[in-house]
Amino acid sequence: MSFHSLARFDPSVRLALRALCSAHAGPVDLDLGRGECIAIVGESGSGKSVLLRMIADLIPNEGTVLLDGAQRASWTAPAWRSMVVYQAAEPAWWDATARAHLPASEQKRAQALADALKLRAAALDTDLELLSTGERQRLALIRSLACRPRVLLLDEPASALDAASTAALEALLRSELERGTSVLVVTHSEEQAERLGQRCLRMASGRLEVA
Ligand SMILES: Nc1ncnc2c1ncn2[C@@H]1O[C@H](COP(=O)(O)OP(=O)(O)OP(=O)(O)O)[C@@H](O)[C@H]1O
Repeated sequence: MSFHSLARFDPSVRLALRALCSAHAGPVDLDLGRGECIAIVGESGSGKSVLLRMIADLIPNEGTVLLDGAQRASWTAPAWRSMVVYQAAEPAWWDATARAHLPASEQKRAQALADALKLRAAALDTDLELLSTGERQRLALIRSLACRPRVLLLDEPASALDAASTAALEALLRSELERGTSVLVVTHSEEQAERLGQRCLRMASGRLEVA
């Protein structure tokens, strides 16, 4: 039986990677379960961000990526990136406020998420250039969740947050995991990796190993 059919017939696997590689990382084989969080740690420059960007298909890559048993190629790139959402370590913005990035259907929920993340009431409507790095980081998570993704690929989502904001963000991620969302989170904090990850893997020279 091939890797492809193994993944297809295991309904607990949300995202399956087989021999995924690019010029700067891989090959990587990985199964991420439904509602599972895998934390990825590793030295700077080891290939953690490259891995997330390969999965999101933002850089040239080879190998197999399956979502709920279906090949990534079955979706258009925009459809793929709304189901498998990549949140960069330094997220890009193209409108003045975070709210302007959100569809009308998600506006009410966004306010509730902002409250859960301990953002001040006006944060969604404030010019992004006037917000702190930590405020923008939490707003980026709200934008990511507005896609209602099946998989979240988070690159250092709490790097600019204080302890209380980090705890709020982790609590929100836990509730997303309970709803069945799957999460791959890159972090430089071994403590955060232990708190969030059901499994913790280490990236070393572009290869994943058990941490
Ligand atoms: N487009 C590119 N051209 C050349 N080198 C690249 C490119 N993209 C990534 N690399 C290299 O691949 C390696 C892995 O980069 P990556 O950003 O994945 O590291 P990282 O583990 O996320 O590091 P950090 O923890 O510092 O964010 C680095 O040496 C980087 O310079």
